[in-house]
Amino acid sequence: MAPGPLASIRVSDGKLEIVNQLLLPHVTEYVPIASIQDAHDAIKSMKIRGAPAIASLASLSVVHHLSEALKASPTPEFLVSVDALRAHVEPILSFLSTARPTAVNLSAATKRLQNTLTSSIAAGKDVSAVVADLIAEGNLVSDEDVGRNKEMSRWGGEWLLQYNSTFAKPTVGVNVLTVCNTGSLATSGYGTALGFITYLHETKKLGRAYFTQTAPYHQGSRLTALELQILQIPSTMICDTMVGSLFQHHDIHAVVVGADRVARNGDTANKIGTYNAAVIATRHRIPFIVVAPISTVDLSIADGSQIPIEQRPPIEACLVRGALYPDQGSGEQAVVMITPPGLDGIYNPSFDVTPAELITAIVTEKGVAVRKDGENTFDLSAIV
Ligand SMILES: CSC[C@H]1O[C@H](OP(=O)(O)O)[C@H](O)[C@@H]1O
Repeated sequence: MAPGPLASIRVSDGKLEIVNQLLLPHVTEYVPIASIQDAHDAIKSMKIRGAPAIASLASLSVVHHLSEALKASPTPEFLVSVDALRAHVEPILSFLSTARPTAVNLSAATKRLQNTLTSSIAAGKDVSAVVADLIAEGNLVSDEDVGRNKEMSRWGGEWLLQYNSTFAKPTVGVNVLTVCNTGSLATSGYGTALGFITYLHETKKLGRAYFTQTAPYHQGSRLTALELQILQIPSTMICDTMVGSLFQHHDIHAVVVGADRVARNGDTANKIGTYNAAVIATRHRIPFIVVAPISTVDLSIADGSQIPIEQRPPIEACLVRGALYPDQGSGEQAVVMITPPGLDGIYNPSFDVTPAELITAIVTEKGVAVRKDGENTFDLSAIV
């Protein structure tokens, strides 16, 4: 039997832990998240990353913080009245929402908890009931993720098989390219775009999954490679610069990516390099599909020009992380500088925006929105 997928977040016996994604794939180390500050730091430093996973961790860190407070003796000051609780929790939610700016899931999760706080207090509940509501809502943010990932994967997979009827023939395996990592590690389980690929594999429709290395953090070569290996899904890694060559020389039937924020018109922010892949896919008439939960759709912004794009520290683009000769038994971790020291002028945006006109379909847990021929935007109303 194939080993189970890696969990990005673990909760057991009141302990909250994450797998340190900076050390994967060679070292699987779970680190404790014992405070709100730990959660913020882990998200900011990308020990945990992936839009749904950071939303889950932020919510669970609030759950953990409140659960610990309930057990504490003496009772913390902020549990003595609903006003004290509000004054304590609101800054925590604001602080968590600032850890990374582009993935709207994070602020959607903290807003959800803020709404719970506001409505429970408005309903006249006492402190322990308000805390119970916050704990329930925080757990729900994480718990509901796996189910919706399976839903969107099924919607998207079935849509692709209908999009081109030859894909559904038993003899044809669908070859799909993806970017970055959108699997179990980026979510609470199963994944978004990688969930879509997993669905095709489970239903025996997948030929091969191709994935880009996804420099500079290497979510592809470090994380997607590992997840596909664990899931025993036939796969091939390519360098980010090889997308055009892949399309020229291999039969690729679709490009499937996740998202960090989808604007009202369908413009989509995703990992840097996604836009390049979309441009080349359009040239080759390959369908380009975005798979993301409803919490990634930001109806408050009209188009992609309003999406805040995170600039990562320049040094991160100068470093490669890995292990020294892991196949020769050395597990020693290394962080290697690949640029001359003191290099000036490094451009390191974490995301780019793919205009809606290059996207064929956007999939959420509610269904598939297809861009109409000749139109440059999406009507997302049926899938949010
Ligand atoms: C389902 S994950 C969405 C998203 O998160 C990744 O970004 P990062 O690794 O920087 O957190 C990437 O853009 C994925 O598509």
